[in-house]
Amino acid sequence: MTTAAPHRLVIATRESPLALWQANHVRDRLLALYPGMTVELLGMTTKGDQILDRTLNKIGGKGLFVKELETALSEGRADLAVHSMKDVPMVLPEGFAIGAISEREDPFDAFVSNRYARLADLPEGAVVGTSSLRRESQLRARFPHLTVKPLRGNLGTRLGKLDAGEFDAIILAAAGLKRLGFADRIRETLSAEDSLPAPGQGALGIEILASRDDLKTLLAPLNDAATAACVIAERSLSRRLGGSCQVPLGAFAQDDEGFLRLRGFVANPDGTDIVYAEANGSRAAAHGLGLQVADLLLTEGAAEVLKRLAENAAD
Ligand SMILES: NCc1[nH]cc(CCC(=O)O)c1CC(=O)O
Repeated sequence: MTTAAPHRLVIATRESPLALWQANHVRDRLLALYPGMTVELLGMTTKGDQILDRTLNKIGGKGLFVKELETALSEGRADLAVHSMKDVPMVLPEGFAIGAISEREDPFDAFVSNRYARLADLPEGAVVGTSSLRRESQLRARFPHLTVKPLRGNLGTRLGKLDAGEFDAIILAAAGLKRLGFADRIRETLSAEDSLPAPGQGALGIEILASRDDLKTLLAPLNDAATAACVIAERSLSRRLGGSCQVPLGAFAQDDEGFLRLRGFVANPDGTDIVYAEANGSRAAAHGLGLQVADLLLTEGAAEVLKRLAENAAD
């Protein structure tokens, strides 16, 4: 069955400033490609946005930010949902698909501080804000003299808490800061060695109903082949290891003219038993590359780390 391209599209989006920026960005790109089209935003508040008092990791994780948007898709109230790929669960519910992954913004973590120019400059006992187990475990492994404290809320809230003096420094995704015009707050971009990024960090994904062949065709020009291959490799690694917010895990691929280098790590939240692995492969073999690096991690110690994390979670 061939379906004509729709003249009007609705994008479901969360209402945080970053989510709105991302949805508007996709709308602008669609309008540039299809000038006659009408593209509207449907703003929604998700459970993940409402619950700010407990650590997200314990109450259901990433899925809380996308579920309401998926409901809007299945009920026909929206055609597309724009997500940070970092927030998309490793396994999509039946009937949903990622229609396109657009070109990646800066994928690295950023060091933000009003007092210190570099992460390595922080003195003994300095307080660093982050609620990401991935960032925390790497900080504790490399800089055990620092104190890590939880930090939640949207980007503006987090910067506000830093400016109010609650922290000596905070770690945020560079992509979010750049998109919202806060690039000047970045004191240091952390290298992959200092803070290996999360699977999908910096990449936008457009989710659709898997049945919407019309949308797949329409979105194809927004897909960036290099970014998509990197994100596929990163997510396949994470999925193999049961990746969720409860596991301190990083996965980061870089594409050099069709050739991927994928690095991954797993650790305990306190930074002990940190295991790194990496491998190279072609863009076309991205999925298998993710499995390969996951298996290297498992044989080099990640299996024990994950087993212990699962036992502690069950307590
Ligand atoms: N965890 C929330 C989240 N999801 C996506 C981004 C930033 C944008 C991106 O990575 O694409 C952020 C903020 C952060 O981690 O600092």
